[in-house]
Amino acid sequence: MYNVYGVGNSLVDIQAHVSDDFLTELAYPKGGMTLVEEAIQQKVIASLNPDKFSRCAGGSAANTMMGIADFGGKGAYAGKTADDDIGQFFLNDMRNVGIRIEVPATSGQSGTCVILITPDAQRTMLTHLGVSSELGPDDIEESEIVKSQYVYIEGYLFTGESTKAAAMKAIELAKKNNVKVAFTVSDPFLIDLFRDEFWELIHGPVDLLFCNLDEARALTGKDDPVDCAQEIHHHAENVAMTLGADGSILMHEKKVIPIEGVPVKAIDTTGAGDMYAAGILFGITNGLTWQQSGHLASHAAARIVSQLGARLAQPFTQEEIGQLVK
Ligand SMILES: Nc1ncnc2c1ncn2[C@@H]1O[C@H](COP(=O)(O)OP(=O)(O)OP(=O)(O)O)[C@@H](O)[C@H]1O
Ligand SMILES: O=C(O)C[C@@H](O)[C@H](O)C(=O)CO
Repeated sequence: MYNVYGVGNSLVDIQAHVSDDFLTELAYPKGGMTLVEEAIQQKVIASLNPDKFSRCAGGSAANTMMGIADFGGKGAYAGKTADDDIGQFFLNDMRNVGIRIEVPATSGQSGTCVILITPDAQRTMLTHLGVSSELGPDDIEESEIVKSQYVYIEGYLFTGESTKAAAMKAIELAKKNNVKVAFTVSDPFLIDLFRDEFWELIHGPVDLLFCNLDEARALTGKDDPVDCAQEIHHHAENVAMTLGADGSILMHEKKVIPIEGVPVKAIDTTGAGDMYAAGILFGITNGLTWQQSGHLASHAAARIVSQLGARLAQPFTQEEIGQLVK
């Protein structure tokens, strides 16, 4: 019934274009995600013109689920929101495209992510998790997982004990019910913190690993992209390793499947990896080959990069999808 059951931090993105100088002054790692208090977000927002901001539902796994729905797929999602306007905005966005999300809202503040986009289209994220960090194992529904072909877990969930326990519960229930597990490493900083746990997952329950080149290098200690992908593929049945504008590499049945990047004018890279994962997951759960899925993923990710925000302003039509996977 579902292509994918996703688990992630439910966040709403607050985005603004900023200069390199502005970012340098703030001194957060460019291109990365830093967990911050809400007061820090407010300080950053206050130092920018409010007209510059736009709001868009976000969260890594949530973006991927949304992408799957945009392609015409079906999904359910577990992530925690508060009973506030931001939480309602997030839930409406997901439910409007048919994603099932029934985790009870709680009191407190929904999570937000201030995304600063520099002229090179790179995004730097300052995340206040709010109540998204309260997602726990009890929020994971076996009755929905059994209806899914894949469970998709974002690595960001490992930053909190409760969300990590939720991720592990979803993985355990997937394995118990013969549902495949896809995992995205999310950010290189997580590898420093959770290297052994991530390798245990890759070696064990993970059927499909998503990572970018920095993450693959941090995981393997190797440099060459194909060497990195091969090393991970020794442990994981399938690997999808992204290479920014240069495309990606898929590993399946000991084969290296190179996927070309799609040249576009990059506006904002927020959500590129998330949309790429949506293309792969939609493809392989709809009987497409890995090559076809990669092609679809590459086009979808390129479209996200050529616009502002992590959700497609102009989703693909079924005709366009048909053309892309011919
Ligand atoms: N400048 C670009 N032009 C075209 N496609 C791009 C560009 N940047 C990224 N992509 C597409 O998006 C995919 C994912 O990009 P990338 O390797 O940067 O992943 P990521 O670091 O996980 O992305 P992010 O965390 O910013 O969402 C690439 O494999 C490619 O298909
Ligand atoms: O990684 C990105 O580029 C974007 C998302 O994964 C991110 O989690 C987000 O949208 C924050 O809400």
